[in-house]
Amino acid sequence: MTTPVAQIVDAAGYAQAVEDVVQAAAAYYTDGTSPLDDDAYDRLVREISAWEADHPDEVLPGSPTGKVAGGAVEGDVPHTVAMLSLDNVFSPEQFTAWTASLARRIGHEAERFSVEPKLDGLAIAARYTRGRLTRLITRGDGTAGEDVSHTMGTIEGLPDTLAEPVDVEVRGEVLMTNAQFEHANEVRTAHGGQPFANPRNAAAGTLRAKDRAYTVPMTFFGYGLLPLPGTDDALAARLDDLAHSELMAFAAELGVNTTATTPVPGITATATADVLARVQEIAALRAGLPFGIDGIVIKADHSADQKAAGSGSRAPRWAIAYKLPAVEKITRLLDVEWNVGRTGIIAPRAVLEPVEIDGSTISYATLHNPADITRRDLRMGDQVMVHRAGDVIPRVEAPVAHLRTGDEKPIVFPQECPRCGSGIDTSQERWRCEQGRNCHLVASLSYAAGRDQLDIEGLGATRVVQLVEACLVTDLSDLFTLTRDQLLGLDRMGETSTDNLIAALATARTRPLSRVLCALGVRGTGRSMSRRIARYFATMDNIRAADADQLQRVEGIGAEKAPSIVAELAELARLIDRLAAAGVNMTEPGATFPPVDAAGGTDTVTGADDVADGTPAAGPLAGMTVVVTGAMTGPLEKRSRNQVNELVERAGGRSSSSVSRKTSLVVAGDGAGSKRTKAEDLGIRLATPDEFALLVADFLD
Ligand SMILES: NC(=O)c1ccc[n+]([C@@H]2O[C@H](COP(=O)([O-])OP(=O)(O)OC[C@H]3O[C@@H](n4cnc5c(N)ncnc54)[C@H](O)[C@@H]3O)[C@@H](O)[C@H]2O)c1
Ligand SMILES: [Zn+2]
Repeated sequence: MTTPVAQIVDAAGYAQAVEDVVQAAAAYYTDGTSPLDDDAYDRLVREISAWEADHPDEVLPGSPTGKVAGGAVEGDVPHTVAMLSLDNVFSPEQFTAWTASLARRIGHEAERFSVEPKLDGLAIAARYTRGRLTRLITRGDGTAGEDVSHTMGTIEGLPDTLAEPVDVEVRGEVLMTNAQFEHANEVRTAHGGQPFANPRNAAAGTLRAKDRAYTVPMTFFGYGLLPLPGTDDALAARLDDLAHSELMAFAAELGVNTTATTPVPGITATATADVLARVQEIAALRAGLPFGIDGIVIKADHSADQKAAGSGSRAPRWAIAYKLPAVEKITRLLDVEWNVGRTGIIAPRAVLEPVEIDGSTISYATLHNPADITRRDLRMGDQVMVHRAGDVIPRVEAPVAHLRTGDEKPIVFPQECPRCGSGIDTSQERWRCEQGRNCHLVASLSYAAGRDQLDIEGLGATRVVQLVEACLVTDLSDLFTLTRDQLLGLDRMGETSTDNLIAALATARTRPLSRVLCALGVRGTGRSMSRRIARYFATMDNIRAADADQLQRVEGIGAEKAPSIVAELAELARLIDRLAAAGVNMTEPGATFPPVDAAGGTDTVTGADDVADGTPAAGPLAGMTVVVTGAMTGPLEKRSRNQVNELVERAGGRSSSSVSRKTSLVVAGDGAGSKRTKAEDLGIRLATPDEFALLVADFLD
């Protein structure tokens, strides 16, 4: 989680760590509200163990090490046989070492192993009397657990009646499948409750909650079957003798879910290599399982081997958990982005405080759809449980609601399509832009018609939608072949508007190449970059003929951007041809190629910066870097910042947005602020908008 796990350096730090772990474990096992994710918890426990190993005389009695559930929980219903935890291994080497130590302990190699998934839920003991389910007990501290019989009837796989009227105790894991978890949080938040952070917490909280106004289903898988005091002798002897795999088969016959009935059923294997192969198989299937697993449990299968190995106070010696890397971490939800897909689906995506899960840094996670956000009661700034298994796209499991500070804010849903500005169809769970597959077209046409691109007056978003919906325009070039009759046929399109639009389109046809290029919307070629490219290459043909190396001669285009621009232009080849055929200008006024530098020579790859930039030799601002700031007045009043920058470049200068020692001139209008101060500090020449207008008078259009 985001709070780092402290390194224990002294006795006080050790005592604090013990307290933190015991508190976390108590919360974890009782209602599933630990402030730590498992990884953070396990690291803290390892720190404690390491410190205790170095300071054996200072081990606190309350230490969690060596105890079931960290000693943090207890119960009042005694277990007939202790319900233990498991020791862990993390690698094939550690596993092989464990089998060797087991062999030493029992005097020979274990006869056979059973290999089964380690289900990520809570241990439970289910007592059956004459085949009827009578009592459910949690693991507790291992010697006694808590009665949770109130959940009988809500746990799938744990029938009320067995196929035979026997007295037995079935042990296994209660968990929530992913689907049950989604459902549980939905029901819970609908009842005004806070969502659970993950399926395991949800199972813990649900198992122990009494007197709830609602019930939510859970699932059981058994991994143990033992006699009870009332069991008849023959059956007791038989259960005592059966191998683990045989017990599982018997439990299944009785009608109970077992590890043998999961999608990754337990198997038996003799050779270590076979065991490890199965471990890999199960690990590979993990991401696709309908419930969480956190490892693989390997047990000596034969009862004689188990007896020979015996048990410690915390864990049996005949079984081991091969732990898989944690797939969940707690981190913060920083923002929600709304992305529009190819078909117009508007999908939310979580922006996260970067967190490392299983070796990858995760900064984004899917949020499926808006209803999903509401269902999970997610809020901006929430600590969230993020899940990432294998190559599957990371997902936000749920908020960690008990970590809320009160500063969390509601997540704001978009009111209009974030790409094209049209309305949103919210009738389905997955929101969709009303333009559907046309969304992209509407957005790109609106962009192309914008003030800094082709500046087509009278072609606002509504009109674009109208043209697209009437199928008159299927790409940018269609705009330039629109006829008067076609336009007159549209709603709310009178003679005047039609003539104005036709005239605006005629003007748009004559715009400089830089604007045409910008209108194409190639990634990485915004207004000023388009200008630089157009000035450098002078014609569209030259741009299209350029390879990535040549493109990199334009200032600001690096090795990364260049190939993607080349590729996108190639994709747009047909459109560009059609635009040219429709009479759209494809040259940059005043520019020549190859560009001529200030000294009159032609550009070379190693040319000076201002040459590579494509700055023309001529003009009052030749060789100058100009920053424009503040409000423009006088002859420049009506111009956008971009238009003034264009003017700078037409007049031979280079426009820049920040003042530095390299700046030659700062045009400072009213309210110029910090850029003006900085120019003064650096002793850079200043001009008012009026003075500047005089300087570039020949280039005002
Ligand atoms: N986040 C927290 O604050 C927090 C607190 C306490 C514990 N924990 C987590 O719990 C772990 C330790 O807890 P633990 O001792 O309850 O469990 P464990 O994960 O170490 O393993 C023992 C348990 O595995 C379960 N299990 C699942 N499949 C099984 C199978 N096929 N056969 C036998 N047993 C199977 C049983 O319930 C058994 O009691 C820690 O490593 C930590 O990750 C987290
Ligand atoms: Zn849209």
